[in-house]
Parts: sequence; structure tokens; C-alpha cells
Amino acid sequence: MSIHITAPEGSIAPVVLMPGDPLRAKLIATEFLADAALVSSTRNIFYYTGLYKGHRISVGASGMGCPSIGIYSYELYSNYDVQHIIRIGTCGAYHSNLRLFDIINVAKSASESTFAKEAWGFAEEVMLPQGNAYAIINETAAARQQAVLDTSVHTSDYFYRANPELPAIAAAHQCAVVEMESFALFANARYLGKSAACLLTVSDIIPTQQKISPDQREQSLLPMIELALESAIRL
Ligand SMILES: O=P(O)(O)O[C@H]1O[C@H](CO)[C@@H](O)[C@H]1O
Ligand SMILES: O=c1cc[nH]c(=O)[nH]1
Repeated sequence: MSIHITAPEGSIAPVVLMPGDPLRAKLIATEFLADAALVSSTRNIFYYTGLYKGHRISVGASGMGCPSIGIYSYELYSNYDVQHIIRIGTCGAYHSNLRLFDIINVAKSASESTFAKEAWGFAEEVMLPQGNAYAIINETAAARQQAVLDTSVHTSDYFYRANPELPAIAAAHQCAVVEMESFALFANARYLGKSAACLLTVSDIIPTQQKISPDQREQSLLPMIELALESAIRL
């Protein structure tokens, strides 16, 4: 048990898939895991453990933003001996050459966030995926002939902001998309010597304001979820 996750000891698998949204965690557990058990629902942040093709896997939410994923990933790595976390999220595209539903395996995360520096003394504004999860995802995608873009992302602390220009950090690091968590996940994994990767599906194109509708969102994330599950059983 930890402060924010009340799963009993041993009830979380060494590999965790982590969407932002607790209801996405529930959907994955219901649709894809055999014998899925709800092991924590503290603050309605659901964690489930079950079997995918006979392999024990957990799925649970991070909430939104670096502070929130910072808490959940730290407790999973430290209190539950989790080895690998694969974030499975949505992102906005800064450029209209990306398309809705494109899938990204995050190659690096650039952020103005103070999370890595203040928590662990990592002064860099770029954090990288840790361990072998990122490479396994690319190998799994290639074996499935599934298109995945290998892209830099901007991890932003802001969803809404006054200035519509491309943020300076996104321009400096050629970030094609924006999301809000991978920088903190990678920083925690780096500090704790664990493995972390991040898959994203493009849910909106910022310059043209195209968006996946709430109805489309559930189904449109399935290719990313399947890639994450197929990668998880190879870790
Ligand atoms: O779809 P999720 O995983 O929540 O990810 C993205 O969506 C949220 C914003 O709507 C932020 O958490 C952002 O990172
Ligand atoms: O963080 C996010 C996620 C989706 N779309 C955005 O514009 N930002």
C-alpha cells in the first residue's frame, strides 16, 4: 500500500500500462484483460490487474499533468516494485502535416517544467525514455507492420494559454506534438533506475482545430492500446 494507491502488496504486475484517464484504464481492463481485478480505486484513480495472452499486466491511470503522474509512477516503482511503465495518452499536433489517429512512440520529451530539477536535481530540459520499453515498442510495431512515428514531444504544464504561437521550447527541440506527462514519468524512471516509455495518439491538430470527437475517442485509441499490450508481453 502507498499513500495514493491502496492495492494490496503483490497485486500490481511488474508491467503497468498508464493512460491519463481512469475510465480508459477501466475500458482496457474490461476489453482486453482476462480475470481483471480492480486492485485500487483511491480518488477514483482505478488500477486493475489481469492477464493478457496469459501474461500478468496491470493498467491504471496517471491523472493529468506532471505532478499527478509524478506521484503515481513514483509509488508504483518504489512501493510496488513495478519495473516498466508505458504511458498511453493523447496529444495535440503542432503541425498540420501530422494526422488525427497517428501513433507516436516518444523519442524525447522537452519541458519547461521544474519537475525533474526540483525533484531529482536533473537540470536538463529534455528527458529520454528509460530502459528497454521504447526499443521493444518500436520492434513490436515493426513486427506488426504498424506505423509508429518516432517523435519528440513537448510536455506542457498548460492546456490553455493566451499566446497561440509555438512555445519556444517546442521550437528549440523540434517537438511535433504536445502532451502533459511524459517528462515527469521519464525523470522518475531515470532517478529510480526503472523502465518507462510513452505512446501517444494524435487527438487534435492545433493549427486547424480538427479533433477526435468524444465518441470516436474510445475506438480510435484501440490500435495504440493493442500495440502497448503486445509490447508489454515482450518486456
Ligand atoms: O489522454 P491523456 O493520457 O490524459 O493525455 C493528454 O490529455 C490530457 C489533456 O486533455 C493530458 O493529460 C494530456 O497529456
Ligand atoms: O495535452 C494535450 C493533449 C491533447 N491536445 C492538446 O492540445 N494538448
